[in-house]
Amino acid sequence: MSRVSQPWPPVAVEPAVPHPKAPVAGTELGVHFNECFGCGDEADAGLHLRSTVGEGQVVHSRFTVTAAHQGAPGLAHGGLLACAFDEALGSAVGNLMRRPAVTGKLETDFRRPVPVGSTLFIETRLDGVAGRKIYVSADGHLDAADGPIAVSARALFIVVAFDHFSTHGDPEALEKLAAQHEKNQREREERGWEINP
Ligand SMILES: CCCCCCCCCCCCCC(=O)SCCNC(=O)CCNC(=O)[C@H](O)C(C)(C)COP(=O)(O)OP(=O)(O)OC[C@H]1O[C@@H](n2cnc3c(N)ncnc32)[C@H](O)[C@@H]1OP(=O)(O)O
Repeated sequence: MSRVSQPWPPVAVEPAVPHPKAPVAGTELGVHFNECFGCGDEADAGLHLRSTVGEGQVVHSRFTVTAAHQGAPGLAHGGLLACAFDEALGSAVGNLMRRPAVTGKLETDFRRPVPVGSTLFIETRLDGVAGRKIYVSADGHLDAADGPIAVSARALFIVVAFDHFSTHGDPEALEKLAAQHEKNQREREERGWEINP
């Protein structure tokens, strides 16, 4: 079967310019919501994905596949890997662009099996913006940042108003999310003081 895919981004785009207050290269991105299946500390069987800002418009994320993530015995479930990419790509959009956005479309290309116990190193790039549409893509490398590519993904995120979350989501959880965001900001500022006293 041919792996030839459609041009990406599929429409004419402007360069994706990170927000002036976007975290700088080397910044560890905190958990955006403790109960998030992708990154949250309180999601016991979750992915516990962790991300760091890279040079340029890149975010590096990683997560280790556990027995809770299996599809076939000993192998990660494909849908769960798609979830890891949704989280990694969404984290790049949210943190670099600092605009509220949701996944409109997510496409995954599974190239190699991902065994339990392996760590996926996901490198996400911002590919361009067309109005409210933000295009991003990523490669997931097996067991090292330069390991073989096991999964690739491309996604379209759509910028939404904040009331998308208050109308459709859980207002109490949104308050927790705001508190988490403030905590992350505070911790980053404190780390900044340690580096540049
Ligand atoms: C500092 C802060 C840090 C924060 C960190 C956060 C980390 C987060 C990590 C978590 C990450 C997890 C993240 C998650 O899991 S997000 C959860 C999964 N996603 C959703 O639940 C989204 C559900 N969908 C919707 O709410 C609506 O459909 C949206 C809002 C997406 C659009 O409805 P809306 O009525 O508003 O807009 P529109 O329909 O006029 O569309 C607008 C434009 O977009 C184009 N379009 C739309 N869909 C598609 C499509 N499928 N393919 C191609 N194109 C599509 C459309 O043609 C149009 O183009 P144009 O006509 O303008 O050219």
